[in-house]
Amino acid sequence: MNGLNLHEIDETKELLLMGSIRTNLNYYPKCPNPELTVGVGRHSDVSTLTILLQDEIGGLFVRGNDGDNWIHVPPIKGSLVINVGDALQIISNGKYRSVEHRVMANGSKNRISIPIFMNPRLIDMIGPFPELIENGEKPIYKPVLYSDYVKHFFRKAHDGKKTVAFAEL
Ligand SMILES: O=C(O)CCC(=O)C(=O)O
Ligand SMILES: [Fe+2]
Repeated sequence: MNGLNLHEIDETKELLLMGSIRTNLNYYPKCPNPELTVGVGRHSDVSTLTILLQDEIGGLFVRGNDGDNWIHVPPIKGSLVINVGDALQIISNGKYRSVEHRVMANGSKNRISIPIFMNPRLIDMIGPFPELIENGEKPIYKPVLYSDYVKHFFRKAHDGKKTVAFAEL
């Protein structure tokens, strides 16, 4: 994390990066008309990092950097998908950007995925790391209580990357 002016990850930072870990088990039943349904709507995760194991069916798409294109993330046997989440975007003051993604249902096969979300703890305040601000950088996010951030995310339907605006200055 040298790009963040960080030379060591002490216990406080470790707790912010991965003080709370949650695993989900996602099951997407096959759907005869996948174009008429939503597997998971477009969103970014509230985590710092998400480590995702997906089976061989496919259907996960990430949003390309240049706007409107959706890129399929093909399942590769024995590999994991690592996604940057909103909490890392906030604490890195925008240097790491959370990835917008969505899942499309499959017309003929059931799908399973297992994401492991690494998160700050609900009691943590998250904001740009002090080292970045000491370095003269202008903060673009304000400190927010992580539980408030998560509540804000779950209060509404998935809406792309809009949640992160909750922490903008
Ligand atoms: O099923 C997937 O590949 C991704 C699921 C997901 O985006 C999530 O659980 O946040
Ligand atoms: Fe996700």
